[in-house]
Amino acid sequence: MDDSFFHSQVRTVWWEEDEADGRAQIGLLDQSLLPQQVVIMHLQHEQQVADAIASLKVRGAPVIGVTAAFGVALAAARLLAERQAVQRELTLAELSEHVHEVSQLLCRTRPTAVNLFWATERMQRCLQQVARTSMPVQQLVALLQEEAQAIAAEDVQACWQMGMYGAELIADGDTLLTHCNAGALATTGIGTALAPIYVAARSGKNLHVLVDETRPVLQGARLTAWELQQEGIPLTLITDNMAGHFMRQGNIRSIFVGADRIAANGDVANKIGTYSLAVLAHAHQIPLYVVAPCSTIDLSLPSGDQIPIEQRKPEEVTTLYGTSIAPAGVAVANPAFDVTPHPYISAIITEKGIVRPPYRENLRELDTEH
Ligand SMILES: CSC[C@@H](O)[C@@H](O)C(=O)COP(=O)(O)O
Repeated sequence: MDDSFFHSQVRTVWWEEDEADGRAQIGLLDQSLLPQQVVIMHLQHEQQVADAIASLKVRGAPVIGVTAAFGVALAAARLLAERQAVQRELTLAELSEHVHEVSQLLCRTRPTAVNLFWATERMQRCLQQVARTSMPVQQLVALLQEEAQAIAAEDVQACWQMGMYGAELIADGDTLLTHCNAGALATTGIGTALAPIYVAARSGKNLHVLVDETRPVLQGARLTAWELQQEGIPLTLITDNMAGHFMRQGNIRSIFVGADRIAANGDVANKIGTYSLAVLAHAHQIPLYVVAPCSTIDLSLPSGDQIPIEQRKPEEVTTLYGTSIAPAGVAVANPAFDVTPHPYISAIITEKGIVRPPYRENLRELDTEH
């Protein structure tokens, strides 16, 4: 990323070494504490990485994938260091088994964002490919780290490209609406749904963004509002149930959202509430754009009906910042995502271009293999 693009220094996750002993670790911005506190965590064990993903300390499909890739590389480096400390050899078979087990551990954290599965599979594939060359295990561990760094770098690049393509759909003076957080905090770059907004704003277009607060975990209020404010993009925070009111008033030009998984027919799983927005947008003839990298496309699933929807704990609904807001013992549903059927989606903006219906054919034409 061009360092001068962002006014703030939003960094979500990165590879680093412990200052004291040079041990490999992952630096991570704890998003669960934003915007009140900006706290950086340093993770040295794969279990900490899995916990950080499960507890939304790092969240958003692309950066979940990058974090998982770093987690696999970290686990490999940790195992090698442990063996070296006791002067015991690490065999290729042991390394492969460990990488496989850690991938499974990470994949159990959140079922909907396909980037998690995509990234861990890519890490395992990388190991299998180089293992055939009978390279020393130490070098294989270093290559895993390089692969994770490559995944992060590709994410940065993809965000730029989505931003450039998407900005073409934004005109000077537009008011746009977004849901959840699909910005820099959800990626290692400038975001997905927010990337076109950043690129359009930097090119001199005057914009206004309506930000859904996004109950129950408030990614809109806590993260998107913070991120846009840091970047000086004019915004108005609204509660989720206000969106229809503003659409009816004719205030919204278009809607930009991210995605956690896109099925082969173009159905999109994204943060709960996206489907309601899409139906409302359709009724008001407002275009709804989904912005996502190819790593979010899952051509193995024919439709959104097969996308696993994460069910999260009831406390996210019954409490706000630890304070109970509902009667004790009340029954609660908490699906973290919903599926928007493809007829409600005006276009899917990827790093390879803007995809329009018919999605089944046009998504297949994108080369989604990496
Ligand atoms: C570029 S992020 C795309 C999606 O991951 C985003 O819209 C979203 O739904 C995030 O959900 P979250 O539960 O915060 O991980």
